[in-house]
Amino acid sequence: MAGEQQAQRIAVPAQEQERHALLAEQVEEHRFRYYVKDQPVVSDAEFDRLMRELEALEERYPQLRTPDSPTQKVAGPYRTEFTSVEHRERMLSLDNAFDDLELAAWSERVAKDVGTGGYDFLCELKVDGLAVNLTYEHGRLTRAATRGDGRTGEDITPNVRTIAEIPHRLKGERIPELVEIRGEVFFPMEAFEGLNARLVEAGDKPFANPRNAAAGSLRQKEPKVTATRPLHMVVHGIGAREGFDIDRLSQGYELLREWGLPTARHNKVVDSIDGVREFIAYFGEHRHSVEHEIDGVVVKLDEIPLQGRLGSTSRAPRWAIAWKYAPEEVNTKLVNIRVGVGRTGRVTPYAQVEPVEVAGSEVEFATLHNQNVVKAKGVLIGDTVVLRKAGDVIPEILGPVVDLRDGGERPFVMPSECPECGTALRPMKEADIDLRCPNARSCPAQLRERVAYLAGRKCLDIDHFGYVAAAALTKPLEPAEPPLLDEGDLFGLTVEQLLPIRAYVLDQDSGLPKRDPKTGEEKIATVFANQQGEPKKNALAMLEAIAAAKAAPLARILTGLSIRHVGPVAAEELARQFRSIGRIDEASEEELAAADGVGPIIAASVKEWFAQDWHREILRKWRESGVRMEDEGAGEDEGPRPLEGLTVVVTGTLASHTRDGAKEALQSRGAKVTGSVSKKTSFVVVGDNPGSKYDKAMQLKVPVLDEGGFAVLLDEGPDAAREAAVPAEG
Ligand SMILES: NC(=O)c1ccc[n+]([C@@H]2O[C@H](COP(=O)([O-])OP(=O)(O)OC[C@H]3O[C@@H](n4cnc5c(N)ncnc54)[C@H](O)[C@@H]3O)[C@@H](O)[C@H]2O)c1
Ligand SMILES: [Zn+2]
Repeated sequence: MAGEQQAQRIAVPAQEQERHALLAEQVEEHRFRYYVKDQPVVSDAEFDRLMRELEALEERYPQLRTPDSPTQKVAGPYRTEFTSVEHRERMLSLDNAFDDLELAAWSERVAKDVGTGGYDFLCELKVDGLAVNLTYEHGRLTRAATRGDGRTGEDITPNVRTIAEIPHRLKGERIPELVEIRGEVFFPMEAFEGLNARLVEAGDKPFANPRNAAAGSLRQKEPKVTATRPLHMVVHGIGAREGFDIDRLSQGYELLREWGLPTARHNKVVDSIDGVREFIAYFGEHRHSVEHEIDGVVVKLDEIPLQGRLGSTSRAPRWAIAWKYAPEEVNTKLVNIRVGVGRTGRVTPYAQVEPVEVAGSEVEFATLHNQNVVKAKGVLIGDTVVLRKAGDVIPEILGPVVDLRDGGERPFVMPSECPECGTALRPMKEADIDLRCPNARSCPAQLRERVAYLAGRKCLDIDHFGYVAAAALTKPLEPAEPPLLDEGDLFGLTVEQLLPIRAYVLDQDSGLPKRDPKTGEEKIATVFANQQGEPKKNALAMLEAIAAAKAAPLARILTGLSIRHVGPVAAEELARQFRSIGRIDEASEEELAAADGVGPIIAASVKEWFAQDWHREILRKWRESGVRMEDEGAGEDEGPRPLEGLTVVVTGTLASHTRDGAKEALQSRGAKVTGSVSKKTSFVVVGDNPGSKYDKAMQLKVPVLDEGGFAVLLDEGPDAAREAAVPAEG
């Protein structure tokens, strides 16, 4: 208080006063665009920054904190085309905490007013939608309204009635005379792209993100339109009520659930602020496993009498606080839509945006999947767009901010020729949406991607051989002729070939040259030699690693061939069952298709691959360089396969074998080893701490072998093992 009085005496410098007025005006303008037009032009994070700056100014100069400052109001009031209705009890906003200090400060303020301990916190997820107030009188939904300025909202009753989850009539016992239910209406992320696609198709404006789609869909003049939108609601509060009493909000929610209202599933009552921290941390980690999008956590005092004692400011209750997670959405400019060519020739558009920081990293590119997706999103080159980066997922463009268009934007046109080799693009099959560059062998983009993949983790895992090396070896600036015209010469690379190479330093995400942050120039490097023209250490290590990769297991070699549909899993099956490249080549399509985990699509694709001369040439060169291309036991006559036809599951820890060792021992005798127990399982081998697979085996009456039984199976075969099985069959 003393501080405040002192602050009061500081006159507000003219500049600060102007800044305050400007911020207040901007905040009002953004609120109008957000709450009335459902078309905000800045991100929530940007809006929150403006609010914070306003609050900070008012903290310094309390005389600026007048009742009509935006910091003192929920929003509005706005005149809209909806009838306005008064809420029986005010609908407030929430104060925010952006870090642990602010959370602690809130809990200390609470403690100061109502004491420490002896009360509980109710933790709820913060859904990002729009708030509604549902009035039920004698169990009937008589009115639904938006929040508005907190006292007066818009009457949207017919629209809300179209939301399937919201009961028109409460069911169950002890239905009160009156209750106001507060909740959030939201639009599911999965349905968002489809909605924008339909809007664009019909010539209407697309929405920038799902929250605006929720608000825009609900605030339709025609409730019929609202009815076509997949809106949902989750309850997060109780307003005025008559005819029932509750001591705790959590208890109130129980009642609401019994009455048929869509209450939240993840609420949790905890008895300390540390419990709150745990809840916040947990959902920070599991943000994307919740059935709807969340942007934070709302912490409330659970005890209703204590809520009353703490009361509210003109804008927000003192008994609650909203913890905001780091924003996943930012606004940025869509600078260009480029196309990239993948390993299998697939040509995909991707967005290049003005670099922005989101979810802890700088983003410059976002996926757009294919030309239909670009159209469906309704984005134009030059648009301000909402970019979303959810956790580790590749960034995506949600939608355009249509209100910021100035007419200079242009639609994306899918090129008809490969951007890297000029070959005419076409779909490989009639029904394909994707276009491909058919120049598989020497399209520099495809070759670079294939070589990088071949050297990468899923295949040969060659140290010091990354994307930059792949680019340098396949399309250097110098010499004119690249050392690799295809992957055939990989194992024959020499240090003499590496030394003269100068190449662009490419960025893996975009396939574009990286730029020097200072000069902005494209980076070019002598990739493998130092200034004296001697080989760099890394280059020598890379050559050594290439030589070592000659002994790679067959499955990795197979994966590295980039045969369509043959990823690491299919390659593993092929390797296990055929054991050498030669045998795979010799096998008929039917034989391949009949193999476990292979099937007709992969079989056809393998045959197609082997039918290309340049592919066979790769194999010939590799063989000549000493690449093994077969697994142990391939050349020998097959030994007896006493366990042929059996399917075995291994679970728990065995003393005699590692998990892989046990698998190998079974497979070399002809058994199939799988990961889950079913009626078809012949045996379950059980070590220590077996877990649920053991229970499943018992339940399905599958014979279970312990360590001793396992030895019997390996040495004496299935009949003897069945005798030794734990629950004898039947
Ligand atoms: N981008 C823009 O131009 C713009 C403009 C205005 C507001 N906004 C955004 O809107 C928000 C501010 O508006 P606000 O006043 O609604 O504040 P708020 O979103 O920070 O918090 C209050 C609201 O949270 C909602 N909520 C969700 N889950 C809840 C729960 N479990 N319990 C209680 N309430 C819950 C309620 O609707 C409540 O009204 C901010 O995120 C702000 O960035 C953005
Ligand atoms: Zn090409």
